[in-house]
Amino acid sequence: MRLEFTKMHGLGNDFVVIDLVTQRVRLEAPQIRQIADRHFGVGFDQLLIVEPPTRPDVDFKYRIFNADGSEVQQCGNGARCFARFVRERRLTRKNKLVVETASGIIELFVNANGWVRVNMGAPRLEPAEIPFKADLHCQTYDIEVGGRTLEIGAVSMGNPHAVLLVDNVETAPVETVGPLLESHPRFPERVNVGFMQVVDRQNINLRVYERGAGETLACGTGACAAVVSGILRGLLDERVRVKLPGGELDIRWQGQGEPVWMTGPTARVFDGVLRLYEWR
Ligand SMILES: N[C@H](CCC[C@H](N)C(=O)O)C(=O)O
Repeated sequence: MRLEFTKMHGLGNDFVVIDLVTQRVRLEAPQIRQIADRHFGVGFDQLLIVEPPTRPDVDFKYRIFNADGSEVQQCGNGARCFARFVRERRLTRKNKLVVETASGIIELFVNANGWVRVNMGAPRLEPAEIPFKADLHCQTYDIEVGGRTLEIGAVSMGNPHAVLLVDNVETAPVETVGPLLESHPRFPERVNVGFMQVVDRQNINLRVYERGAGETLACGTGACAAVVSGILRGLLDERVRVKLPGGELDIRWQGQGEPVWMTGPTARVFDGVLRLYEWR
């Protein structure tokens, strides 16, 4: 079976993007993991699938799978690449796209300079919506991790995020605390873990240990969640430049009930053809 794909990235958070509007294939988790493998496959942090809309008021359906094969609700960097992909694949000529994801509708706006601005929707803060086991919603929560009590913010951008404050992202315990928190029992669907260094009220440095992918060079929903948590803690203004290892994102949030806006670049690396032969 022959499958065309495009390799893209958003600030080094890399994707295989597949058009299932004009192609037909059924990919199961083992095959997704194989394609994700950076030795036995193509290699990606997430697989992005473009499907036809299921509603008349939507342009496309957008599905996301992590490298471990798990399907997830949202991917911010992927949304920007999605917008560029569907236009360059000539599936649409629109500059404004309304896209259906597993966590709701997002709106994508392609700017004249090629950057993409995304309405990521309003953050969800109630523990049950994240989901996170806590009796009530708080700005921060104490959580036992590896024998230590850590203070986290908990935010959903459609996908779950824990946000920790650190003095310096360079020395943050990403490799140790990241995996422990990712699979912490208080996060029944696991969680993405952000390590945020507040530089000033308009600038943060951020590293993210992603659920189902490990540390990535950038995480769009993680940047959104970090800014929301920082604003709720009274540390940030409503417009923040987020510096990640792979580059910078512009994140804006005007407060409770308002959407989070993310603006950033995309990159198209190569087009390829997958022939699904033998799998490990
Ligand atoms: N690992 C995430 C999905 C990808 C998010 C990230 N790549 C982004 O840009 O938002 C999760 O399991 O919820």
